[in-house]
Amino acid sequence: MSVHIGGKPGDIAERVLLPGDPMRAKWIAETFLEDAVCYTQVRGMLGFTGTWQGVRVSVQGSGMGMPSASIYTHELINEYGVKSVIRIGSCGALAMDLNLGDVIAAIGSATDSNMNRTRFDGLVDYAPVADFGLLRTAVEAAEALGTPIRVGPILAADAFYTDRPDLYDSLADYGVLAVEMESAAIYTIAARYKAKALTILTVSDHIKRGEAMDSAQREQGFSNMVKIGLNTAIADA
Ligand SMILES: O=P(O)(O)O[C@H]1O[C@H](CO)[C@@H](O)[C@H]1O
Ligand SMILES: O=c1cc[nH]c(=O)[nH]1
Repeated sequence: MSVHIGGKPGDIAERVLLPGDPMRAKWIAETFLEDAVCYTQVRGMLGFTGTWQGVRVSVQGSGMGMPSASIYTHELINEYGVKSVIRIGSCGALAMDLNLGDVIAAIGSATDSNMNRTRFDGLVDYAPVADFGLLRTAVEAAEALGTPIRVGPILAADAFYTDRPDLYDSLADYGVLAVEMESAAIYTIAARYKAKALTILTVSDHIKRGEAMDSAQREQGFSNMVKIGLNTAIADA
């Protein structure tokens, strides 16, 4: 057991899908994995291990925001030997040509979080990026499934409800596709501890158009993204 995960050594696969929502983790385990077993319920942040096409895969809730995601990413890699983490999350689109339900792969993640400023004493603006091999595999997996996938940069924000929508406009001018709340921390921690990371997102909101999915769709409406994530996770098995 680690402090925040109840699994024993060996309970967690080397390949982990990381949704923010623990109930999405449960839905994925019950819907897609064979022989899924729940290895943790600590703090209600559910984690399951099963198989996808015969390969062991885990799916672990990581919570909302970078402090929470950092804890799970750190413990998965350092205490359970996890080699690759694929975040599968919801996001708010900034790009006008994105629509609800579209799938994005985040090549890099700008952030307003202070965590990396602290890491580098404010002397370097570290650029958290996806693992190129996972990114390429995800694009190929999406193409094979016939699901369009948009690759580009995103924003990992500390706040869901922003007081600075003007910053979102500026970021959109620089090609930032969407905003979510975990990717920069996951990419940074994976890089630090020599694991691979990728973030795949489904557009659940359009920030500029004021469109939004309901909570049930956010929990159980992301099948296309989940299949891309699972196929990417097992591609090198
Ligand atoms: O749907 P998940 O994976 O939780 O991701 C997004 O949704 C939450 C906010 O509603 C934040 O965690 C954000 O990153
Ligand atoms: O962080 C997030 C996630 C989904 N939708 C948003 O608008 N923001």
